[in-house]
Amino acid sequence: MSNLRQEFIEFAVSAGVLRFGEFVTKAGRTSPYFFNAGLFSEGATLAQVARFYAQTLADAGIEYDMLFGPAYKGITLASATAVALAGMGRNVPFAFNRKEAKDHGEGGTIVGAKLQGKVVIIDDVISAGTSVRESVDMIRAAGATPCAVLIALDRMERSGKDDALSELSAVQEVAREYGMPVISIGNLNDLFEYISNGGDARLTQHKDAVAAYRTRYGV
Ligand SMILES: O=P(O)(O)OC[C@H]1O[C@H](OP(=O)(O)OP(=O)(O)O)[C@H](O)[C@@H]1O
Ligand SMILES: O=C(O)c1cc(=O)[nH]c(=O)[nH]1
Repeated sequence: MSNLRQEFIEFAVSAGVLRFGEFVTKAGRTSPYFFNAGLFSEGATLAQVARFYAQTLADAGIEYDMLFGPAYKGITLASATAVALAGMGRNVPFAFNRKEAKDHGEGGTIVGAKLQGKVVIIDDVISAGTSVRESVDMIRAAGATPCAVLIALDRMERSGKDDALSELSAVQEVAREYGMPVISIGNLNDLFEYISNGGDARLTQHKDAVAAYRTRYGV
């Protein structure tokens, strides 16, 4: 695990964003862990997670012109990442959508910079891929090109119902469908390594449950 990935998992745990126990995911699975990006709800933690996004994007070495954050959580994540990138000397425009179209003022559903050029979609997680697919449609409808997806945590789990699991995760399906990279700051392997290394004794008790979940659903 690279330092950045290790530091990210540690940070997400200490911020209370990555938790262990029993949680139900959007797909209805009972998961032994959950990543709730809505809990990056203070200036310092939002600034810190944005630095992780910005550094991961810089390290990926992809060419891009601007950022797009799908409502709602993607809005703060993309905005804060743009601030972090500016702090690293790269000033990029960003935009996001409204979930409901506005029929007065400037109208429409897109807020922020004009969607143009190569656009990186920034979100927290991908579950079924709906948010990314909607983002791709909005970006293309504006005449721009989605070029990558950047998420915080790749859960690395096969999509589909329990009795008909897909070979691929939703992340892999999105990457294949659109022929673009899906980059994550950290993933399930990083998380597992982190709780296994004994550095945080309170988390060791969750190791077996995470291992069993990974065996059942992991890609
Ligand atoms: O891959 P998907 O199946 O789309 O799931 C992932 C999306 O779901 C969550 O947002 P949600 O749609 O709950 O909206 P929110 O950001 O307004 O909470 C999450 O923040 C992603 O955007
Ligand atoms: O699959 C989900 O619903 C999901 C998992 C997770 O860890 N975090 C999240 O926001 N959604």
